[in-house]
Amino acid sequence: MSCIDANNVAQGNTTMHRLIAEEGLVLMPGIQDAFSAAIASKTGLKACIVSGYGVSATLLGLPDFGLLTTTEVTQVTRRITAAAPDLCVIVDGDTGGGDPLNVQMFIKELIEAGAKGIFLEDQVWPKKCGHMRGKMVVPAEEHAVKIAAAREAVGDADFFLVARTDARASHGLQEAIRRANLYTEAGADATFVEAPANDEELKEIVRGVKGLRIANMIEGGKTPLHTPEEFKEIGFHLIAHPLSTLYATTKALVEIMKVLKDKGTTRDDLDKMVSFSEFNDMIGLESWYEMESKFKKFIPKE
Ligand SMILES: C[C@@](O)(CC(=O)O)C(=O)O
Ligand SMILES: [Mg+2]
Repeated sequence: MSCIDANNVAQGNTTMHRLIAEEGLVLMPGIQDAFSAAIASKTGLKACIVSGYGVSATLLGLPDFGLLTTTEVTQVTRRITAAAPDLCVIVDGDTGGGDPLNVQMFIKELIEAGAKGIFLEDQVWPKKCGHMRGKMVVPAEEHAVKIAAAREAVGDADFFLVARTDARASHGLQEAIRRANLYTEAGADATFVEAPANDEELKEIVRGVKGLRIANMIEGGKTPLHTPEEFKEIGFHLIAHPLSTLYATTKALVEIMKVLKDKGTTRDDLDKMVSFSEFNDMIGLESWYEMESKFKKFIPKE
C-alpha cells in the first residue's frame, strides 16, 4: 500500500505537508518545554508535538485532566519556538479553549507564537488523556463547526490543522471513522482517530478514513506500538510519540532523587548523569560567552 496519497499532500503547502512529502512519514516526539525542544532540534528531529499531558505534568504537576489553559499552552509554545526555531512545532490544543470564537483566538495566538500546527479534539471539557477511562465526546457536528472556524482562522498561514476524535471509546470505531471524515470535509489537513485497540482497528482506520492519518503511540496505552516502517506499510503519515520523553525523564528523575535520598551524594552514580561540560554544550553556553565578549570591550575598565 502506498504510504502517501499524492493528492492529499498536494492539497496543502505548509511546512508539515512539505515534511510529509519529503520524508514519507513524519515522527513527532512529545516535548514539554524549551529545553526538550532544544534537545529535539539538536538531535536532528524535524517535528514535535507539544504534549498537553506533558505540559500539564511539567508546568502544573497535574494529570491530563482538563486543567491546563490555552494561555498556559501559548506561553509554553512561545518559549519552545524561541528555543528551537527550526523545529516544526505542532501544539496539542485539547478542545480549543471554548466555542469557535475561542478556537479562532487560540489559533491566531499560536501562529503568532511560532507554532506550525494544532491538534483539536472532540471531547467534552474537561477532557482527559485519550487513553484514560471516562471520556465523553461532543456531537460530531459541533466539533465540525470548530474545525471550520479553525480553518478560517488559519487563512494563508503556515499552519497544519489536525482534527482528533475520541469517539472510539464511547461510540465505537465506525463512528470515529465517520467523524474523522466529517472533520476533513470541515477543513482539517489530517485526522487522528484516538486509541484504536489493535492492528485490525488500525487497518480499518486506513480503509475508512480519507486523507492524511495520524497514529498515536502511548507506551502502556491502548494502541499497539509500531515502527515507522510498519506504519508506512499500514498506511499512516504521521506518528506522534507524545509521552516517550516525559516517561524517560521521569524514570531518570526518580532514579537520581532516590540516589540523593539514600546516599546523600552522587559520587558513585555519575554515570546516571550528563557531565557539567556536556550539559553546558547542550544548552549552548559558548555562544553566550562569545556574545558577552562582543560587548565587554566597550565597557570602560575602572
Ligand atoms: C497526545 C496527547 O493528547 C495524549 C493523548 O491523549 O493521547 C498528549 O497530551 O500528549
Ligand atoms: Mg493531549
